[in-house]
Amino acid sequence: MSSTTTPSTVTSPGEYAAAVEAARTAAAAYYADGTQAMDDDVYDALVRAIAAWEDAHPDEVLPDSPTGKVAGGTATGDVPHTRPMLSLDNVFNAEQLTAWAAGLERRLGRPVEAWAVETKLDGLAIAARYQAGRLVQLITRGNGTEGEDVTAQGAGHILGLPERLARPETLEVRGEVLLTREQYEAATTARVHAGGDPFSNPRSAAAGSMRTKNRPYEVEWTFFGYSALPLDATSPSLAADLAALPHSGLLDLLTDLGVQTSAAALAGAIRYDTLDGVLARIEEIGDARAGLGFGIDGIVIKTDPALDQEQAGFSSRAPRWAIAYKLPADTKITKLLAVEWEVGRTGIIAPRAVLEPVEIGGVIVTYATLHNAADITRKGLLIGDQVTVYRAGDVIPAIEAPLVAVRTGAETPIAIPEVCPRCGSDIDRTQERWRCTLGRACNAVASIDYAVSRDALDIEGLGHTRIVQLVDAGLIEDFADLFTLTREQILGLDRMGDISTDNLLAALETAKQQPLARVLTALGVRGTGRSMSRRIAKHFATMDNIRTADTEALQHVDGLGPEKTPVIVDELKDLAPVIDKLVAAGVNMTEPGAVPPGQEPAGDASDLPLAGKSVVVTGSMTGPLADLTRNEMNELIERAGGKASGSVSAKTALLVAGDKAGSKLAKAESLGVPVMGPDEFADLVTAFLSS
Ligand SMILES: NC(=O)c1ccc[n+]([C@@H]2O[C@H](COP(=O)([O-])OP(=O)(O)OC[C@H]3O[C@@H](n4cnc5c(N)ncnc54)[C@H](O)[C@@H]3O)[C@@H](O)[C@H]2O)c1
Ligand SMILES: [Zn+2]
Repeated sequence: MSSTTTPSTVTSPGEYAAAVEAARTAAAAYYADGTQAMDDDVYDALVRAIAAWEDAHPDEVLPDSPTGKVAGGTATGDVPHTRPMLSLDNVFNAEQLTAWAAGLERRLGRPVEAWAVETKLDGLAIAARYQAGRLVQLITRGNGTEGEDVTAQGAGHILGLPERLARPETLEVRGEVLLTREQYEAATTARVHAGGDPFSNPRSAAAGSMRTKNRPYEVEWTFFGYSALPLDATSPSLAADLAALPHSGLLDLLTDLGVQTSAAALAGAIRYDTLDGVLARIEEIGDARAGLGFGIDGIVIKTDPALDQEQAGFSSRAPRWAIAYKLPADTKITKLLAVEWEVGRTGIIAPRAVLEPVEIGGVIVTYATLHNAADITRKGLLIGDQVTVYRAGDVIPAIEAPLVAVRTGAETPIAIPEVCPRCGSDIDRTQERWRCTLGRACNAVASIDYAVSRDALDIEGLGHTRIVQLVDAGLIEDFADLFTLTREQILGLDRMGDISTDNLLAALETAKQQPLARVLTALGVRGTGRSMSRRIAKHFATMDNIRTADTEALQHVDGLGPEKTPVIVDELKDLAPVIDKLVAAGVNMTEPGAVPPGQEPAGDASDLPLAGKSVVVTGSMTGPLADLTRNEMNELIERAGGKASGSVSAKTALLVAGDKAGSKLAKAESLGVPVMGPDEFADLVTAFLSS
């Protein structure tokens, strides 16, 4: 069901009827049985095309048309709602939001005094009725007027929606029920274990499992409330509060009653006095999206005062006092073409999915991670499957699930290797992530490539082909062997003259002086990267201290917890022969300026120009900083006493903004974070420029 099979324009009555039929089928799958088979973007384009045709041909609108209906007119129910449960209208950018806000203020005849900003949670809307503090009924949105009773499936299994309130109140709480990524994994595993098909994504899993009676597997959901209404027996004082409280106050009231609200979905304020504040918060939510642990498909902006809401009222489909600011979809549907097995530089054997190229969040995705063989089995994937692919922020795209409902029968099983696909050795299957029993030696070239790269030992003139030559000639087995190469050995290589040999020997001499952090990076210890290597080196000051540190001692390093430290200790044992060779060759094993744990620092670190400051770099650097990689910029910041960070927050002390700085600059400005250009920053840290 790629976009090529669905028209985005409708030019004839026949195409119109076909589009209505296609949208109805998709919406029915989406809302009714949780087997989504069409991308949201594709569905939205289809509905826009239908609406455009209807605007031009108002007399030809089919009764089945999804336009203007809650749930596209496909969902039903038999429990009448106290008040309709509606949809939300959409905007897609700041201009549209500003225009919408202006329209609302015109309608009200006064400025909106405050806005409430929440995440648009991607689950299903639920009405939860409480009588005297007890949860008595759960109802889906259905067609907006009548919903379905799902009390038996849901009550007692939804985190954040208690069976008993903190006070014996009678009221209806409304909000979104969703599955966090963790809950989704658990639900899918449980369903597959019970003989069912995997759910295609968290949203459809939340809806599908809520509507399934007598499931052979358990599901746990999460609830975030965003509205509350009186019922017949509601006490007069609570009814008065519900009518008069601003939206933000209503959330506080729900929190007091023990209900989790949209305010708990993301740290930060709900209420904003100006539209600029709203826009900055939208940025912030967009940045935080990938780390939330559950899906959001936008941001909901509402007028905060109750009176505004009352006066603005509703259209037949949506409230006029709220709008959804849509974010680009982070999940798309495409085809799984093949699975490749790759051996990484540490010997890890990882499957990688080859996809029919698909655009997600402005990036064309052609590969996705499939963590390990167990992941493939758990998901029940087949080659040729239509699959949902999830990509958020900088996260590596991952396959979520196959769309079992649209299989054609032509799909084929994925071959799982019996031996290491690179060298034919046995596979160590004791861990979830399989490893070649040769370990690093299986792909020595890859680990040496990494060790000499710019952000590790930075050995100039030692490219990939040269490394392959050296390994093939049996001259080196790991990067430590580089430091004991003789002039004759190097000269003996194909296309290696006197000058390049001397240059390489000089580059190797220089590399011996690299700080410990870079030596540690070069070792490629599993569970650490460049910035973690810097932190470890800084904390322990010498390689000896690192090698004698136990898991306990390692946990004193910021960001190292009990899961990672045993791996690091094991890795350092594994790497002992390489480290010994490095030491013997005279490679530096200390971190300049660092003081071992338990010793008093010699100088005063608070004299450093960036002492204690969190600094973020964005855009491209110019002037004296033009040649520095982002990693080298971070090293510079740390040498000058600062803390390098990747994202702007209220805690950021300084943003270094170069050319083409984008959202980070906008955010820093909205938060009042000081901003500096590359030249000014270079002046500030000039004493630390050469490492
Ligand atoms: N892929 C498909 O086949 C398919 C089919 C039908 C619909 N859809 C998708 O569904 C969407 C439209 O459906 P809709 O009407 O269910 O939802 P909507 O996008 O119109 O939004 C309304 C819903 O948002 C939810 N919501 C989440 N957070 C909220 C908050 N903080 N405050 C208030 N409400 C909040 C509520 O459940 C509410 O019912 C479209 O984006 C469309 O792409 C997809
Ligand atoms: Zn191997």
